[in-house]
Amino acid sequence: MSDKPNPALDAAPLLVAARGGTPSRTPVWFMRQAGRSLPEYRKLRAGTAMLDACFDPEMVREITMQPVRRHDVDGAILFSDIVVPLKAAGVDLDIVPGTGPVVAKPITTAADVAALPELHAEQVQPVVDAIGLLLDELGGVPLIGFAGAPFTLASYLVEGGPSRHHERTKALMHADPELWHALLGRIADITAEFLRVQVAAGVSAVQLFDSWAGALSERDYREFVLPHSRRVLGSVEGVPRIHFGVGTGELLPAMREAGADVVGVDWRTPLDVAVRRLRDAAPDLPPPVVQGNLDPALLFAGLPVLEREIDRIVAEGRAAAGHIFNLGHGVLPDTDPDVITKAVEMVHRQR
Ligand SMILES: Cc1c2[nH]c(c1CCC(=O)O)Cc1[nH]c(c(CCC(=O)O)c1C)Cc1[nH]c(c(CCC(=O)O)c1C)Cc1[nH]c(c(C)c1CCC(=O)O)C2
Repeated sequence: MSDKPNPALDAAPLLVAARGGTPSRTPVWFMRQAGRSLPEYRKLRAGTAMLDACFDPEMVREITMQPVRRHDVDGAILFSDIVVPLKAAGVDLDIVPGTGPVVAKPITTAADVAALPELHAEQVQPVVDAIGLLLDELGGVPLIGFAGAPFTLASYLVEGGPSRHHERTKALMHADPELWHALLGRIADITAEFLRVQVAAGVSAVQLFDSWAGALSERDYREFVLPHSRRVLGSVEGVPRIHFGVGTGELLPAMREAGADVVGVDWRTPLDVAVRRLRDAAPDLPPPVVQGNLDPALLFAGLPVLEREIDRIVAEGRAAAGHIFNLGHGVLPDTDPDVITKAVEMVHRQR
């Protein structure tokens, strides 16, 4: 936990909603708000590789702040990437523009798994330094830390890069469950340490991205993934834990069971339906808190459509104990930043 208590954060709408309380306004932030849709981001990043930017505290501070200044969002997401802790630990990988993370030597054998390094806190000191700079600047806006969940990181490590079908990953999972669990255990250690470091440095909430978990059946998710995500989320203390994946309508209760305080929902499942599923699956737990779920493509559909969709989503979100407005996945690179600002205004106009 930070050594700098900040009473302004106690009433921050995002944190109030995350605890299931009644915020002063519907909190809103956008996944991938820090990044390619902003001209000031492109200008700052020109000539600097993505991963170099992630290890430069001053750049991380500036890029994290850009959408906060522009859009009046209720949360800042740390500018980083899910592969940062792997890179920091010594895994040979890069982020290729237009492609995503590419791993030099994909993992296939027990020896590869055994060779996966541990993450030591000092290897992500630039991230800690960036968080320190941000806490000074953000005031009452909560900083959200994040990490990639074991399954999503395993997919990049096993496939060697982005994958549509995750076939090598699923093959390994089913053909050699022992090796699979060993691999996810190692990744979970790295992820848990990365989140621990961010919480110790003072972030107010964390989001665990299991972006590609929606590729799995619920049965496989429960057997091969949930125990590892649960260990990661269970290791986070003192801040709300948001857990998100794409296409996870069938997995929402299981992802909550993994230890989420806030369940992220993509645009395919209406929020009131998501809330009902979560409630029905766990009638003894407190009513669920959700985050989502505007289709990022609808930021291209014109303001009247946008306003109608935002009204609908806010209304459906009232079924939950708390609702953090967000997209159902990240901001698309060609999105007009002024439309994002307008969307934030539209959410804030609602009560
Ligand atoms: C799967 C995943 C990745 N990275 C991330 C995820 C999970 C979220 C999701 O499901 O979208 C998480 C992520 N990546 C980035 C952030 C920063 C904070 C934010 O949300 O604004 C966050 C939270 C910056 C980034 N991460 C990346 C960029 C683009 C790099 C650039 O600007 O050159 C940014 C701003 C690169 C990246 N990194 C990754 C991809 C698929 C890409 C895009 C590749 C491309 O199309 O260029 C892996």
